[in-house]
Amino acid sequence: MTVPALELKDLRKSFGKTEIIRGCSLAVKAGERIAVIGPNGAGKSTLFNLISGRFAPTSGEVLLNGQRIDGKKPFEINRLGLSRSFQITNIFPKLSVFENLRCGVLWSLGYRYTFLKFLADLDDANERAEQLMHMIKLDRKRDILAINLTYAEQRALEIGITIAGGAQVILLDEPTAGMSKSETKRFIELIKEVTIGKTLLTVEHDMGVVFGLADKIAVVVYGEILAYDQPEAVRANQRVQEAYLGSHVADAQANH
Ligand SMILES: Nc1ncnc2c1ncn2[C@@H]1O[C@H](COP(=O)(O)OP(=O)(O)OP(=O)(O)O)[C@@H](O)[C@H]1O
Repeated sequence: MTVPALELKDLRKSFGKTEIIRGCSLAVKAGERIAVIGPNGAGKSTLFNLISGRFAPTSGEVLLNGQRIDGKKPFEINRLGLSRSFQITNIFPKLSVFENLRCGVLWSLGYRYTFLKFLADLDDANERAEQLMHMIKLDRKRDILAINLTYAEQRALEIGITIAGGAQVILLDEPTAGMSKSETKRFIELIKEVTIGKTLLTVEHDMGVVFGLADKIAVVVYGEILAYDQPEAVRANQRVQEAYLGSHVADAQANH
């Protein structure tokens, strides 16, 4: 049996006396695209914070390619091959597109590198930054300061920075939040392109995005995973419909 790219085992997190994540188990195969959905306050962001190392779980395990990562620091987890972008844009506004990407590449090379090795790697980093710029379709904006990009371009840049280090597992928190419908559509295609062959988890509210992007959907309700299955099966799941999805699906269908 192949080892899952990412696995949660009976994961729990309490804040004070309140248990917010209440025993989540999930196995994501390498290359799968997963959308994590659920009502406000269900625990989706907390789950991402547990996976990416921002919070340590109260109990349970997180495994990346079979290796325990729970309790490790975010940068350690990043260097093991898991990269996360945030709801809030995480770019350097006063640096150009190219410089932002190069920073992402250099940062991912990390402190293990001596200064001399760092200098030797600059050419590689430049080349990688050029590649990334092409992938996120911002070649023509190479020397524009990030602050002067459109919102959608900034989000694309952020995805470029997120994948800069070559992580194989990518977490995106509401990547299309705040975008217009047409921007969203283009952006989903971009996300699909730049994550080919990678394992992707997204937190998402927009059902159009969810059904356009995900191989599988994990439905989080009140800190538990109510369902984890292919989109059509989740759509048809009675418990999910009752607890959450019904009105969203109706909305999404009405909009198509
Ligand atoms: N650091 C914290 N301390 C205390 N409570 C927290 C903390 N972080 C999150 N919570 C609580 O945990 C619950 C789940 O929050 P979380 O942000 O994970 O939900 P969510 O599903 O991501 O919601 P949304 O869709 O609104 O972003 C909420 O009740 C929130 O108030």
